[in-house]
Amino acid sequence: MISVAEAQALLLSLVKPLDGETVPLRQAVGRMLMGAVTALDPIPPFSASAMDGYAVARVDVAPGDRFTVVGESAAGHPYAGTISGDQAVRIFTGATLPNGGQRIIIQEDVVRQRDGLVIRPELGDGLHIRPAAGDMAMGDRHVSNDPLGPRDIALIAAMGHGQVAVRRKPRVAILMTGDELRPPGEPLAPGQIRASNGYGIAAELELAGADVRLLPIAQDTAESLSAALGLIGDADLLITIGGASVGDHDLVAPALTQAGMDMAFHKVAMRPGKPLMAGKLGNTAVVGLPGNPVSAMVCTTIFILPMVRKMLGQCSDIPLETRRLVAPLPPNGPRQHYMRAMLIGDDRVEVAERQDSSLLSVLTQSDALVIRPPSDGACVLDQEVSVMPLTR
Ligand SMILES: Nc1nc2c(c(=O)[nH]1)N[C@H]1C(S)=C(S)[C@@H](COP(=O)(O)OP(=O)(O)OC[C@H]3O[C@@H](n4cnc5c(N)ncnc54)[C@H](O)[C@@H]3O)O[C@H]1N2
Ligand code: MOO
Repeated sequence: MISVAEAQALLLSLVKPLDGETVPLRQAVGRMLMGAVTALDPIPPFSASAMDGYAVARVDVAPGDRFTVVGESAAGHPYAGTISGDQAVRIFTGATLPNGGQRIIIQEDVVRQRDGLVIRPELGDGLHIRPAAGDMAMGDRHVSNDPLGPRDIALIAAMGHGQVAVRRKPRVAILMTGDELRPPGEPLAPGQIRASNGYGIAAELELAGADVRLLPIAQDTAESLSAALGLIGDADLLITIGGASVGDHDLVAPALTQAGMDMAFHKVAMRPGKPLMAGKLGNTAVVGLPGNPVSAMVCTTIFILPMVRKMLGQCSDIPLETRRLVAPLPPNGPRQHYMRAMLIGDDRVEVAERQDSSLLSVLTQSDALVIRPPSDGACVLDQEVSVMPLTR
C-alpha cells in the first residue's frame, strides 16, 4: 500500500495541462485564459466628457465668464469642428471632447442664455474629462490565473474581443458499477440502492470546470464492464466507482487491466478510500474509486480535483489550516484518516461522532476534514490538528 502523498504525486503525473480552444465571449465565464488578452484599441478610444454640460477651450474659467455655444457633441455623435476662445459646445456624458476642448463645465454651474451661457458663482474646479486611454492603452494586456469572472468578461469585452482563447475543458467520463444500483428517480426493487456517487462527483467536477458524462451504470460482470469501457471515447479522465475492493464481485481492476490499463497503483494507506486505484488506458487517465459514498466523494476532493485543476492549468495545491480540537480523539490506526468535521468560529474544529464511510448525511453536514497522520497518538482537548476545509 502506498501513502497518500505518493498517490497524489502519481495521480498528478497521469495528466497534463490541456490545449486551448477559442470560444465566444458569452461562453467564457468560468473558463481559464490561455494567455494574455491585449486591448485592440485605447480605452476609452477618445477623450470624453464625464458629465453633462459644456466643453470650453480653456482651463481658466471664472464666475461671470461668457461663452457662445457653437454646436453639440452627444455620445456616438461627435462635434465635427474645433473650438477656441470663448466658444463652447453643448456636451453629454460619454460624448467625444471636441477638438480644442480643455474642460467641461457641468450644466449646474451655468446660466443658459439664447446662444450662450454665463458661468455661475458656484463653479467647481473639476475638468470632468476622461482622457483617451485613461483606462487602458492599445496593446495593454490582461492576464488571469483564475477562472474568468464577470469583471474579467466586462474588461475583455471593453478590450474589443468577441471571442477568447481558453483552456479546453477536461472531458471526464464517470462509470458507476454495481448490480444493486438504480438511478435516482426510479423505484427500488429488493436489494437495490440509489446510485448517488456519480451525481455528486459529476457536480463537483463540473463546478471545477470539467465537461462530465455519466455513462450507463455497469453490472458486476466482466462483459458489462468491458462494454462500458468501450464508451469512454476521447475522455481525458475516466472515473470508475465501486467494485474496487477484494470481494468476488469486485471486478473493476481486472476489467481495466483486461482493457489494457497500465496500473500505477491499487490501494492507498488512507481512510476512507483504501481500495483506490489508478493508471492510464491509452490517452485516458483512470481513477478507480471505492464505492462507499463518503470514500468516493472524499477521494474526489483529495485526488481528482487537483488533477482537473492541473489539466486546466491551475494551481493544484490543496489549502490546509491548523485548528484546535473541541474534544479529545483516540489514537489513529495505520492509515491516514480524513475525519468528517465541522469548523467552529475562527480557530476550532469539531470531529463528527459517526465516521462510517457510508454516511452521506454526515459528510453533507461537515465543512471540513481533519487529517490524522498514520499511527497518530491520541489527541487532547485544544490540540492543534491539520484541517482541509470543504467548499460547498
Ligand atoms: N474483506 C474486505 N472487505 C472490504 C475491504 C477490505 O479491505 N477487505 N475494504 C472495504 C473498503 S475500505 C471499502 S471503501 C469498500 C469499497 O469497496 P468497493 O469499491 O468494492 O465498493 P462496492 O463494494 O462496490 O461498494 C461499497 C458500497 O458502496 C455502495 N455503492 C457503490 N457504488 C455506489 C454508487 N455509485 N452510489 C452509491 N453507493 C454506491 C455499494 O452498494 C456498497 O454498499 O470495501 C470494503 N470491503
Ligand atoms: O474507503 Mo473504505 O471507506 O476505507 O471503508
